[in-house]
Amino acid sequence: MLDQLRKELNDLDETLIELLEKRFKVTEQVGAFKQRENMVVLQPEREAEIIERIAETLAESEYSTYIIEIYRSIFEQSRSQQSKYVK
Ligand SMILES: C=C(O[C@@H]1C=C(C(=O)O)C=C[C@H]1O)C(=O)O
Repeated sequence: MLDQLRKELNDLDETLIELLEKRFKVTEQVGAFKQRENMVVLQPEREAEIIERIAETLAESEYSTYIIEIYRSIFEQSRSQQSKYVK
């Protein structure tokens, strides 16, 4: 039982990792764009817009608080990644 559930989690983690890698590839390009255009990394309105969309999508979900927290952490990491390009 536990083995089966953990196998399921391992498979899901593989999918999540693939998607996160794709997302970081895109945020890296956003960082390069910001450098060219002299833009700052942090865009609070954009982050608020994403959180709002997620909250709407997950309105009925008991997991929305967890997922929103995960997104806040993703934003933090993608800002840190973009700081390599933009000062
Ligand atoms: C990716 C961007 O840079 C930052 C990171 C964001 C993200 O990870 O989605 C959103 C807004 C910015 O604070 C962006 O400006 O779109």
